Amino acid sequence: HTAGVEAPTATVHKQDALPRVLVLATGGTISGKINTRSAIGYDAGAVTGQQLIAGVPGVEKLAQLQVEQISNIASQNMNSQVWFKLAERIRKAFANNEADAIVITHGTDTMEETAFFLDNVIGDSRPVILTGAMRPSTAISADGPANMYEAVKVAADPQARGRGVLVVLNDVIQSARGVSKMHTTELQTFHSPNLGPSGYVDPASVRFITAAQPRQLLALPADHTLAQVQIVYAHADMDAQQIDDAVKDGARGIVIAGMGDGNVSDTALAGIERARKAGVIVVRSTRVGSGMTNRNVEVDDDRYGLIASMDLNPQKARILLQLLLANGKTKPEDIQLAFQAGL
Ligand SMILES: NC(=O)CC[C@H](N)C(=O)O
Repeated sequence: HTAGVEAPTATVHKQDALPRVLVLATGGTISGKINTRSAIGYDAGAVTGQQLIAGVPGVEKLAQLQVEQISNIASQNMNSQVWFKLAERIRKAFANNEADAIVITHGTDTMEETAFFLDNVIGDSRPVILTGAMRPSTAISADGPANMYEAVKVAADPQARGRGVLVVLNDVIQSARGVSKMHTTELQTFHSPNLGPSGYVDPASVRFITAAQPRQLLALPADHTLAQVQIVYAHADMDAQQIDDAVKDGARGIVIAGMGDGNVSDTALAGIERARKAGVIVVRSTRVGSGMTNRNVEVDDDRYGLIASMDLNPQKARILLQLLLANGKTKPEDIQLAFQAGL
């Protein structure tokens, strides 16, 4: 030891210098258990968030973790009540400076919907990352631990700030607006067909390849309810039955999962015209899975007062319309502008 020279690394790796990551567990395959690779008949949501963290060696070197169980459900049962619970918990954690970032574990089926909902209502620049798994925790080559590790790594990285809600799985970072589950079983199920990936996690780095996208911040409805918005899936031989039924049911909005560039049959278009006359907001999206749904191409949106979903798939268009209605937006022109605000 040389007098007067301090070891330069002495304070660098102090435990309390690590970012504080709050893990909110909701369930899904990442919490699932079964003994076979096929994962047939497994129970999504059998493992708690706390057990999940225990199975990720080295994660404690990335961040100081605190785990809370918000729900323990397969994400086909995800619903707006859990969304409100998540949103309120995240807002409180940031407002009280309890955490520097949030990681949410979630089933993959509706991960894009939860991510997109939160992206529209959380205005903080601190990272919010969703992750999950395609194989249950007890399967051979379970992907959950690696995904959890990478999610925490991105959450703890200052580059992730100001980018809204992100989804991290299988080495890829994707935006809440762009990401969609596109394969029933593959590990690389998540893609962003219209916006592309935001970045990658590799053993050496967290690497963003895009600039942060613009975002709009919408208010959470105080009564924690969202308007009824139904999705109608278009197909050859399409009639107007489901559209008329949605109007009769009291839907305030209908999202069409249209053919091609958001098209419907002439019969269904007549149903859409009736829906508009009844004051129902109609958004045209597409069942195709990729590509923009553009205004006034084969359907005269101006004439009928329709909204084109642009890059948003039907399930995300539904959430955005629900949030816009909750924020008092009812004019098609205003709703159209809000659909384009995140592009
Ligand atoms: N891979 C998964 O997470 C699918 C399991 C379940 N359907 C869910 O979404 O929670």
